[in-house]
Amino acid sequence: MIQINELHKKFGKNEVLGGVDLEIPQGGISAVLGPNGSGKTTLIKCILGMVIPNSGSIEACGQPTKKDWKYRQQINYLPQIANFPSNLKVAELISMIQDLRQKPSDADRLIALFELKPFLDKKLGALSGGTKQKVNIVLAFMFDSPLLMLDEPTTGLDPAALIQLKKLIRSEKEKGKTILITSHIMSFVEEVADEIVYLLEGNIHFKGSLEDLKSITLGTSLEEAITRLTTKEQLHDA
Ligand SMILES: Nc1ncnc2c1ncn2[C@@H]1O[C@H](COP(=O)(O)OP(=O)(O)OP(=O)(O)O)[C@@H](O)[C@H]1O
Repeated sequence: MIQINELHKKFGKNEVLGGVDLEIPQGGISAVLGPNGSGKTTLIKCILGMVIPNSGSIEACGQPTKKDWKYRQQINYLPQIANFPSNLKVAELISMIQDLRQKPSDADRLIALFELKPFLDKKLGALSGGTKQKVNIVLAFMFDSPLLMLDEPTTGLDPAALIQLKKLIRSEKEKGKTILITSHIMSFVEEVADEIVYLLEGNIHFKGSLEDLKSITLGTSLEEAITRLTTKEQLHDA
């Protein structure tokens, strides 16, 4: 579903991706983890064509991303920070995105799921952080696309909304979708992810199942395993 070879990205002198090779197979949930600033969002934006790499190649949904932007129609994206005009009303934003995508949309079901009906007539600028995130989740899930990329999807969500999000992610997986998630919430990752990709210092430091990660690091939880993975000596001791 995604094939990345020798991907390099620098911002000025800051080398963020230093030759990343990564293959994400079709179907299932991969979590891209790593410390703050390790390049998770940059990697996702490279796949989306929102950040132009210095070198390397990316194929997504069977197409090289360099040649043609049309592959993006097969991707649903939840950005870490969505910047929509604050004077736009929720209903206006949803219908604007529906008009732009020109695809059948599942918005009504998602609006009900996240109890957003009372907010449809409210301006985005007047919403709480968590409610804004629920709107962004509706936008990210309302079209039927084979690849979903979710950058910090749990940000600001209350427990009830978090349960709905997890259900939604699992039901998309059951439909055979490929889902790429970044998150710092290890309990969430542990519950939903099939595969862990750990980015450190511009490269993939680990890729494999949660069980493999725990057995390599002797970590009993994902949180502990990730902490040990970051401390190289402990990994060698393990
Ligand atoms: N447009 C940009 N211009 C300059 N530097 C950038 C730009 N975007 C990202 N960076 C830098 O690239 C590095 C990686 O940022 P990125 O947002 O990809 O990290 P991240 O792993 O997603 O971090 P976090 O966990 O904090 O969200 C950081 O040092 C950041 O400052």
